[in-house]
Amino acid sequence: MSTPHIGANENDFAPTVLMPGDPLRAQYIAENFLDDARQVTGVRNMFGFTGTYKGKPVSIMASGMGIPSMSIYARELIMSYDVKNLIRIGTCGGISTDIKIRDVIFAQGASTDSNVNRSRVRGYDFAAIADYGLLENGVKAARDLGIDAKIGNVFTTDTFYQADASFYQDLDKLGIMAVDMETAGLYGVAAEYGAKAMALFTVSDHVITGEALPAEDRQNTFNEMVKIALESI
Ligand SMILES: O=P(O)(O)O[C@H]1O[C@H](CO)[C@@H](O)[C@H]1O
Ligand SMILES: O=c1cc[nH]c(=O)[nH]1
Repeated sequence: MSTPHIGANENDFAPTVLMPGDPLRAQYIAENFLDDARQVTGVRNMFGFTGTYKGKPVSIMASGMGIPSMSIYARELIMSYDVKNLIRIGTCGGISTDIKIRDVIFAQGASTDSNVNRSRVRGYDFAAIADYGLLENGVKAARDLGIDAKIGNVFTTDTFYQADASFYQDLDKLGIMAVDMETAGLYGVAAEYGAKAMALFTVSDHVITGEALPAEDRQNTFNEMVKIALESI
């Protein structure tokens, strides 16, 4: 059995899949956090792995960048591999002045400049929100690990390089904490196909101040978020 974009066999995926954007991060997590990890797909080098964490089965599957890529993988995981819980573990750009590099953010909701969710509700707005149970478990795991995570609205954009950076000031005024490129699409797909989804991020840069995480700090900071996600399962 396979789909156009996933070459795994039936039952190769665990009910919970963690989804970083980057396939090499998926491999890194499988190699460094899971027991008995095995690669289950590698179509287009979009790697997926399944193993266990503290005895519980879990999969890691990359999403690629942007809503279209995430939506393809999320839909195929839900509809063809019976995945129930999709947890995005990504990087994001901080917007709010309260948000600092290295912070961990939970996307309670995701606004977007994409039309995908409106197209799901005949042109009206759709509130793209995290599954409350996954969010609660994630926040609890962060607190248990002593990590002061922020929780709120993020903005999922189709445009990494905004032509007019003052747009971020408008988002800041609306209390939007950070920008990414997949979450609103993931929440829409999960709602459409009856799965649960939640996203958390490490702040890798700040789109207003221009501050960025030094390359040597990236892996350690990313590890905190992975630990939160795995402990929350
Ligand atoms: O680190 P990932 O999960 O890829 O997330 C962020 O990084 C990419 C842009 O550099 C986009 O995919 C954005 O959402
Ligand atoms: O989507 C993203 C992720 C990190 N930083 C950004 O500016 N945008």
